[in-house]
Amino acid sequence: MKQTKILILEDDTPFGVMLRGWLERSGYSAVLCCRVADARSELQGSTYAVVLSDLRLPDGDGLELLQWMREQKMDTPVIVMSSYGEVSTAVAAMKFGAKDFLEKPVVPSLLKDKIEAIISAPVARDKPEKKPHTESISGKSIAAQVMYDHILKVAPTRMSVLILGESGTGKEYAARMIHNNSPRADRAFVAVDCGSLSRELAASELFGHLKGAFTTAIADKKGFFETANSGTIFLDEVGNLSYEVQVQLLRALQERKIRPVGSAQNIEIDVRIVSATNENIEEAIAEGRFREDLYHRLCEFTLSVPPLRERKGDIAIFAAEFLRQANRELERSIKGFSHEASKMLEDHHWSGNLRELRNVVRRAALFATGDEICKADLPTFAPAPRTNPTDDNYTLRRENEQQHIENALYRARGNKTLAAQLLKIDRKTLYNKIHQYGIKL
Ligand SMILES: Nc1ncnc2c1ncn2[C@@H]1O[C@H](COP(=O)(O)OP(=O)(O)OP(=O)(O)O)[C@@H](O)[C@H]1O
Repeated sequence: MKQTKILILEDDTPFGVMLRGWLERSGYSAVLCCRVADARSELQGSTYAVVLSDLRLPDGDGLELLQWMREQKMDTPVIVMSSYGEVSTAVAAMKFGAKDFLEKPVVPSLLKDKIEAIISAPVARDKPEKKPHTESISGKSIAAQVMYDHILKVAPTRMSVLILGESGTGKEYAARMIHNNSPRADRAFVAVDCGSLSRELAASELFGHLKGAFTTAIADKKGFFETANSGTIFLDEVGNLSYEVQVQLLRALQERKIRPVGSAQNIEIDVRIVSATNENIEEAIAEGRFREDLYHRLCEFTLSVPPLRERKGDIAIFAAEFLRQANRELERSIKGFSHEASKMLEDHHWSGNLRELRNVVRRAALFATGDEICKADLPTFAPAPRTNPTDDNYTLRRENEQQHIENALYRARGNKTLAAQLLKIDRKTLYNKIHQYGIKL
């Protein structure tokens, strides 16, 4: 009989190990993760019947995991384990979709009852495997249209795509869109946060390992590449990979083979690579932090995701969608935004992009007392950062500016809209600067 698989997210290792041992002795199969990032990877790679999650973790909290699972359309039930005094947070967790909560110290018999109640509940447990989420909306601005056009052109090919854009602009959404519009749409989409891979374990996370390959390798483990085989792997924050892992990744891409740590056998892989970064990779190459040969493998096609302030026409569309989501999650029924509030949203600089907008709308939806969000429900926004001509770096930036513009135009193959996006300036400014420096097109 297939064992019920349980994922434990707990950073108190002795307690986590004890819990895992107890679950295994009770006939379940259990995997222990100590960080939210590891739990996300596990949930993307395997199907679990139940997640047992602590609330406070070193890299986030249980609520973030719940929110992420919801965004991914994962309906795996979660039992939150909370200490005395955290009960109010546990209640918040229930609002965020947790199935149940259990106070620590955990009483094994009670835990077993809760797990059994969840497993035997007549919910759709035999549904097909989780699908990549598709609850994505599209902007109507010109910058967004250019991006969608590029996505639809590159999606059906095998080309590797490097997505550039500031944090929170929706790079992961763009990556999923590429996957969903590709012939691999019904295969796995595996998102890897390269920034959270530890230097020691990155190779084993990406390529897998055999039992005994190193002290903590207590069982064989599939890596992300094998999990993504015949689908798409999304390497987020790829600029954060250590130099050693860059070498291994390059080899895997060149040979289309991976070798799990501790194995003498290569495994053939067929994986579409989509990667993303919000750092200036060209600068990283110039400083010797990123391999140029790997960069060229990763960016057969460059896709630029514009910052929200350069797609002002989309602010109202996304704000309305985030309000719809917040109403559903928080069980509210706020109808919209007052004229003044809409204007404030439109004028803000949005350095945190769509993520910041979503958080602002959600918070406002929680606090709003009327049936629409008004100015008082919104935070006091800081003024937009200004370029300071007295700043020492300013002159240097000006000197480099012409070269940056020429590089961007070259990378955008002469497409000025795209070049302007890469430079994070608007098109009109780009035209002025092309004229000012006498750049030949
Ligand atoms: N097309 C979309 N439809 C709906 N929501 C979106 C869309 N794009 C982005 N979002 C929202 O914006 C948030 C940030 O998106 P995403 O995680 O894709 O950004 P990112 O650029 O990958 O961020 P980071 O650089 O920090 O990894 C998401 O959690 C989601 O709420």
